[in-house]
Amino acid sequence: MLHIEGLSISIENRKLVSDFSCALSENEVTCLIGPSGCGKTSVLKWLAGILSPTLGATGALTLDDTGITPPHASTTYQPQSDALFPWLTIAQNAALGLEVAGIPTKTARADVLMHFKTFGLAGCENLYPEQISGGMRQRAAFLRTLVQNSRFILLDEPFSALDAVTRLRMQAWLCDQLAHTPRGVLMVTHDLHEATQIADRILVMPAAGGPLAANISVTTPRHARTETAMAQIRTTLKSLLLES
Ligand SMILES: Nc1ncnc2c1ncn2[C@@H]1O[C@H](COP(=O)(O)OP(=O)(O)OP(=O)(O)O)[C@@H](O)[C@H]1O
Repeated sequence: MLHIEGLSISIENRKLVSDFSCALSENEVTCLIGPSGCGKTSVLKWLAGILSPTLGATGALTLDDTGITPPHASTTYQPQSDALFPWLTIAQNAALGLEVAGIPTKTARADVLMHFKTFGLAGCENLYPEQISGGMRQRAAFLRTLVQNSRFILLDEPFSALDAVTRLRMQAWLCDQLAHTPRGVLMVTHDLHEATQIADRILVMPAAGGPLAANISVTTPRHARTETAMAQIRTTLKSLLLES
């Protein structure tokens, strides 16, 4: 279990995030939603240890009751864009996280190549990012993130650049991947439909600092999340977002 306690982030004299606390469970997808600019990405960046030093941040992070300081090997951050390097092949891009973690290039490449078929990337090993579709690039970015085997992954709007159909396919694909290799996921999204389809828990951030506006457990099994079944929770979330 990863606990964030009393996280506050300020920009000069303005509080962006204040008193943000939550617990992330392994095997649970937690979606973080909130109005634009409320600090969702900044929370993820703090957890990843890459928040700009020009922003002041205070707060405690504990992993299984032991205090830790970000960046920590238990978390991997996937930024908003797919962030693949255009001059590297898909295999080289996918292996990059392992190589940065100190795994020799040959071993890292062999590790990622094993997963190309499962990730729907067979045949793309030696292609460059511009030669494959947006959905494939996103899967390559997920491969780079997931092979790092960290207990928690931090996803910043991973599907925002995709068209509607690819987005739905990728959401289903991610749920399948997580069913096979469960991780704790904290995912920022603007899309209420996406949050209610994917999440086990939804955290709603307020517009102007302060504790979470809501922490909602989504108990409907994923296969039973029809429009009708999820209508009530979507209405609640819409009201919370409009209020904030
Ligand atoms: N390094 C920085 N220096 C100054 N201001 C920053 C910095 N990083 C973020 N901000 C400001 O902090 C605010 C919150 O940014 P953040 O990206 O965390 O919000 P968000 O909720 O993820 O936004 P969105 O939903 O629009 O992606 C924004 O107004 C942004 O301009």
